[in-house]
Amino acid sequence: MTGPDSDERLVRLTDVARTYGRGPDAVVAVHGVTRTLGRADRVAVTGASGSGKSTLLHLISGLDDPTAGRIDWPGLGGRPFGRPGVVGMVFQGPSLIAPLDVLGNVALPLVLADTAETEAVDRARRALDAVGLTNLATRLPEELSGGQAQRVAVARVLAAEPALIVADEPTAQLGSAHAAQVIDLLVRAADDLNAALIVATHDPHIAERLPRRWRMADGALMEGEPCSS
Ligand SMILES: Nc1ncnc2c1ncn2[C@@H]1O[C@H](COP(=O)(O)OP(=O)(O)OP(=O)(O)O)[C@@H](O)[C@H]1O
Repeated sequence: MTGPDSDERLVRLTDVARTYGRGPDAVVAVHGVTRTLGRADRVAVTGASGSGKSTLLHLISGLDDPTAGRIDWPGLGGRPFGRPGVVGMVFQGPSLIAPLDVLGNVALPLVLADTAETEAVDRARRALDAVGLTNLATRLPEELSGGQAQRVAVARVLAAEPALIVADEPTAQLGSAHAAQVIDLLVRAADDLNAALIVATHDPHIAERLPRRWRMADGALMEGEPCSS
């Protein structure tokens, strides 16, 4: 295989905690997390509402800082957030830019990263093709279904070719068939890019589509099966 070593450690968390607020009102959202995420990992993070899944993903992507412990990104050349060619993020809700058509949305991170326009458009078209949405390239976001919009968000990640894909409840607003399709596209994107993938989800059926599962419970992280709550 060419390209980076699939065993490469991308993210290393050492006794990480994140507490919101201070004093009696402090909320310990995440604590005692020591874990690495490698390029070959495709991980579902499950757990009840409020168990710390989003906080953990924000820490891993460098969007937030731990209040204790340490996070390193040995395979990513430092903090990834804000570097679309390093981390690609997919969120639960609408994340597309309303006045831009689908192709413009997929190309945007590349254009912002100073990729030549012809190359950005070329990569955006290939990414749309990979998620089966070539025919929607000139549509506006408001003209898309929820499932189509999430597939465009996956195409946007694909076009930027990150080493780490972080998806926070990407299927929460979708029916089961569209949810499965979006997760399968994320896994395929990770495989095609040789990127690590971490997905927070409430849904055990979605978690089962990923080979590895981490479970959050009251801010602690354990390896394990998805809980059904
Ligand atoms: N900005 C914040 N300020 C204060 N508390 C917060 C903040 N963000 C999250 N929390 C609290 O931290 C804990 C973990 O929240 P987090 O959003 O990480 O959980 P989650 O598992 O992703 O939940 P959900 O599945 O409902 O999205 C919760 O108790 C939450 O109320």
